[in-house]
Amino acid sequence: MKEFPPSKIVIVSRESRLAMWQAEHVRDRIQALYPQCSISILGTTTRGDQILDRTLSKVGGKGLFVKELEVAMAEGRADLAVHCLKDMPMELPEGFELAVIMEREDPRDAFVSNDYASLDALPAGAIVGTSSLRRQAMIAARYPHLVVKPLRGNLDTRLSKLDRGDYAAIILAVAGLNRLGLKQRIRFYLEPEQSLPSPGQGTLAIEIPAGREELRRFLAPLHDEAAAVASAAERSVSRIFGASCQIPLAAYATVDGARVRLRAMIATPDGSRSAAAEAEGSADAPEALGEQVAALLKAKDADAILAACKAQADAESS
Ligand SMILES: NCc1[nH]cc(CCC(=O)O)c1CC(=O)O
Repeated sequence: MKEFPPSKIVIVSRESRLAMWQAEHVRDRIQALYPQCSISILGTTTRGDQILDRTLSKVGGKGLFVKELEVAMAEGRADLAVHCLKDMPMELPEGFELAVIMEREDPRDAFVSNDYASLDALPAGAIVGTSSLRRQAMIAARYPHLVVKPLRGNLDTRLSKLDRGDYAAIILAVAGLNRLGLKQRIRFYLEPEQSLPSPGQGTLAIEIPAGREELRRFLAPLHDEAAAVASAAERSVSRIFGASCQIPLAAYATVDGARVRLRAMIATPDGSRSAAAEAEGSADAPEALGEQVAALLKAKDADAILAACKAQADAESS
């Protein structure tokens, strides 16, 4: 058994401004709980950051950003890593676990533009930037007169591409903009009814090496049960559809005491086909609720939508 509470904690982080903000946020939260603890942040550049010009899903998917952080933890150079839950694969590699799901921030998508007030205000042919298939499908379905173009890079890069005129507007997560003090860039908030969020959107999670019970206990005050229940329900839907970057999938749960309402949507990237479903259940069994909503989606022909997704993806990569 290691000492409790630990006298020293190392947080490993990617060096992007958002990742650093998140690491510093967790550092400050831990420091407030344990004033005696010495907490440092170890910066690292991941392979995911180095290959931004290629489609992420083609070079290893969501896990890519995480790997080097896990290596640092496995080698004992760090105790924990902070992640956007949205970017985390459904199954963690053996030897790691998500010990903490933090309180959810704003889960909505944001419309950002210098010239237009909302998606509704964009003229035909206007270029909207997003690399999220979910957002792409939503725009294609609701605004067929707009043109969606890929948008990659960290938040500051994406905003500078907007500012230099490559796009009429871009769609980003509200949470990321808020964290970086960029709230004033938001022209319009897309409500869940307009743009159903991604599983885990707006939620931070803390990953630790599995089996470090003393560390888990140490971090427990940062855990938020309502956020954990919501994300368990949302991620259960993704797990069932084998979520990868290739499938536009939305799942958004709200928790009201002991009740959970889960809404989910699956679509083809071109927005031509989609299925939506929702159900309510007990906060004691969020995964079962996710399975129930996934079954409702399947009853609405989600498997055919999945097959159409795969066909569209194959056509694009060939
Ligand atoms: N895919 C990138 C990503 N992962 C998490 C966030 C935002 C913060 C969050 O949802 O926790 C973003 C940026 C975005 O989607 O605009």
